[in-house]
Formats: sequence, C-alpha cells, structure tokens
Amino acid sequence: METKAPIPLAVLVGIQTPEVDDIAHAASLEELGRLVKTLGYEVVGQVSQRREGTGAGSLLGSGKLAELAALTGGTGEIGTMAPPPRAKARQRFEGAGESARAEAPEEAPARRPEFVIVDHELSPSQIRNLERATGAQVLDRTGVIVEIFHRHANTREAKLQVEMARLKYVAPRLRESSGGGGRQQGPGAGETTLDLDRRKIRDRIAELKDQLEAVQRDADNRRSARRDQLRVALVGYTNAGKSSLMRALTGSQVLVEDKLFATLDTTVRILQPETRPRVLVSDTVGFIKQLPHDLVASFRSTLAEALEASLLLFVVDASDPTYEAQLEVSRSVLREIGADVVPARLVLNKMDRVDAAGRAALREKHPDAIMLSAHAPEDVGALRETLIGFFEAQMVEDVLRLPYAKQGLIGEVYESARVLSEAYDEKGRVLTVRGLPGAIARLQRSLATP
Ligand SMILES: Nc1nc2c(ncn2[C@@H]2O[C@H](COP(=O)(O)OP(=O)(O)OP(=O)(O)O)[C@@H](O)[C@H]2O)c(=O)[nH]1
Ligand SMILES: [Mg+2]
Repeated sequence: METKAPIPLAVLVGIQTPEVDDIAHAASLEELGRLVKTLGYEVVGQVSQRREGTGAGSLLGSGKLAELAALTGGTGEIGTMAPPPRAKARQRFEGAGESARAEAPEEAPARRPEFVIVDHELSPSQIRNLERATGAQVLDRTGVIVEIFHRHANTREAKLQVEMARLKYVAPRLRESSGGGGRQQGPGAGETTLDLDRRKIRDRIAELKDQLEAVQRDADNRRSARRDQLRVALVGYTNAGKSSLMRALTGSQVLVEDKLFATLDTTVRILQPETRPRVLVSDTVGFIKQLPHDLVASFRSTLAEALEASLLLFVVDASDPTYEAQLEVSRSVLREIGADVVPARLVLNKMDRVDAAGRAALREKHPDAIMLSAHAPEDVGALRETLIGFFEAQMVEDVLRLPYAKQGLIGEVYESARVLSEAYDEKGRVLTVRGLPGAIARLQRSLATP
C-alpha cells in the first residue's frame, strides 16, 4: 500500500564564472546538494557550465539547456525568447573544460526529476524561462534556503521572521508569473500566498513586523535578565559542529545532525560540571554563503544572544577544504549584525579528520586558534578550562555587606558570584566575592537601595 508521497527528484545546475576556481565550484554544488537533501529531495543529476556570468535569460547556453531538458523531459526551448548572442571570447571560455557533465545514471530513471535547483539567485524571468524549457519546477539557492528555514522554524519569533523573509522572496516572483492563471509554483511560493496580491502581502508584512516587535521585546527582557552572567556563544558556518560542542560542553541533548541548518533557534545551557558563578553557553543558527538578506535580519534576533555574549567561539570545520571561505562568510555576517566587536576565539573543529601535515599548516596559519574535536572528551575538557580561564581573568574581588534586612539577596549573590569567605558583624553578613565587574556592580546596587 502506497501511502507516502514519493521523494521528489531534483537536478542541480551550477554556473562556474571565471573568478570561481574548480574546488570552490564543486564545493558550492556539493553544498547545494546537501541543502536540497535537507529539504527532503533526492539529487539525481547535475549540470554545470562555465560562463562569464549568471545573467543570461535562460542562464545556460542552448546546448546545456537541451542537456538539462533531456534529463527532466522538457523541450529545451524557452519559447519566444531567442538565446543571447555569444561573444568570441566567451565562447572560448565556455568551450574550455566542459568536463563537468550531467551525472546521468546508467539506466534511465523510472521517474523524471520534478525539480531543477539552481546554485545562484535567479530573476523571476529566468525562473520562468527555465521552467518552460525543462518542464520542471525551478528553485534557486535563495528559495531553497528560505524553504528550509520555513520548515525548521520552531519558536514563534523564528516563525514570524521566516514568514516575513518568505513573503519578501515570493512577492516579486508572484507578480512575474501571475499570467499563468494560478499555475503551480515551487515550494518557495506556497499556495496560500499565491492568491494574495502585492498589497495584501505588504499588509501582512506590516502585521508581521508589529507582532515581531512585541515578541522581540519579550526576548530582550529575558536576555537582560541574563545580563552580567558569564556567557559564551557558539557561532559559525552551518554543519561546523556547534551543536556537537554545545552537547559536549553542557551535557545537553541539543540536535546534532549531518544536515545543513539543523539548528535554527538559539538554545542556552549551563557549562558542565557547573562552575561558580556558572557559565552559560548558547548554540546559534549557522551561516551559509549567499544568505538571503532578509534572513540575515532574522539572524539578527537569534544572534542577539551572540551580541551579548562575553565571548564568541567561532567554530570552523577545519577538515573542509573550503573552510577559509566559510570563515570569511561567517565573519561578514557577524560584521553585518554588529557582533564583530565581541571578543572571539577561533575554534578549529573536526581535527580528528585532519592529517599531520594539515595540522601543521593550520597551526602556522592560525597560531592562536583552539584546535580540537568535539568528539574527543579530553579536547572538550581543555576547552572548558580555557573558557573558565577567560572569565577568571576578567573577574574582580570585592566585599559585599548584607544587612540583616537584606538576607533575601543571598541567593542572588551565590548565583552571580563566587563567595570566597563569609563572616558576620553587628550589621549583618560580610562576604568576600569574586565575579564579573558588571555582576558585582549590580549586586552592590541592590544592596545600596533601601
Ligand atoms: N569527525 C568529526 N565530526 C564532527 C565533529 N564535530 C561535529 N561533527 C559532525 O558534524 C556534523 C554536524 O554537526 P552539528 O554539531 O550538528 O553542526 P552545527 O554546527 O550545529 O550545524 P547546524 O546546526 O546545521 O548549523 C554532525 O554529523 C557531527 O557528528 C568532530 O569534531 N569530528
Ligand atoms: Mg546545530
């Protein structure tokens, strides 16, 4: 009995522009394949072509387009539009290295792929042209990422933000293809939004903005309650191992998956074994290249955690050949949200997959980095000591006088500082404490108020 819908099949399409080398191009398509897998589709083929740019009306040259259409069962024709004229130099460039071919399976697949997934941001008319030529639904990288976020968003805040990003992504594409009379769109455009005209979408976006502001005020309040605590945030590219480190450091059961964007919401846990005062660790959403701008805005809020941390652990998958590009993407997102002012340590993770020569090269390039494997308990133990050392260096000692009338504050003192000694005099308790300057100042303030 067939009750489950079959897994949708997809073909990937990538353009290698002159500034992109072979390794980066292959890595980008591989990453797209992983994104598509995260969406629950199966990748059954790949078409890639060298071109000067990604702006052509049909994206691919006519030959490549025909090759793609042969996989999907389309005509290979986009209809009224003629292919753009090709300059001599461009022809030479494109002719070189046609080595990346469609990986057609040995036997023709029983089903044709229903999706063509393009590794670049496409204009609405490019999407329409490709859909005409291939007979498949076309999604671009942005559409895939927006869709993953849409499916994975859990908290109310994440849901609101993703809906907003999705509407902004969908709106222009709706307008362009509305001549199709309610034609089925890719999953980037849900059926419900299809019926909405631009005005309704604008109204909905305004409504979402209001709701978001309310939710964010609550979140701000919750965060400010954690102010002056010892906080570390794990940030970095998707799949770098942030959640794995979070688990190892805090003994919590956060989701670890060999999937892109396994984590979409920030979680906060206590460093284990617990210290005095305790250290809070936050796990955050991962970054990716060509992150749609509206989703960066949605990061801004989950990453407010990171902004308020005293220390960022910048986690990198050191075993990935493109780790430097990933590092650069992460850095630029952090700059964009203003988190580049927070002290940060580079953590080169997955060192268990790096050989001795690779280690030496990494050590030379990043002499200050912490190298580890999230799977090695001794490495995680050492990282814990490093974290404790970092906070210890910032702590100061002070004396708190707790009058008898204020004994109710003792819990808060133990919570936010380490009590070194305790004595009594005629007025009350005298505590020598060690803690972050901000936390001690806050305690002194609550003791001073009558
Ligand atoms: N070999 C090895 N694999 C690791 C290590 N750390 C994490 N992994 C694996 O890498 C994959 C991704 O790990 P996660 O911890 O989910 O990565 P993440 O950074 O939280 O990813 P997102 O939530 O998707 O952004 C999982 O399959 C982990 O088991 C490591 O030190 N060594
Ligand atoms: Mg994660």
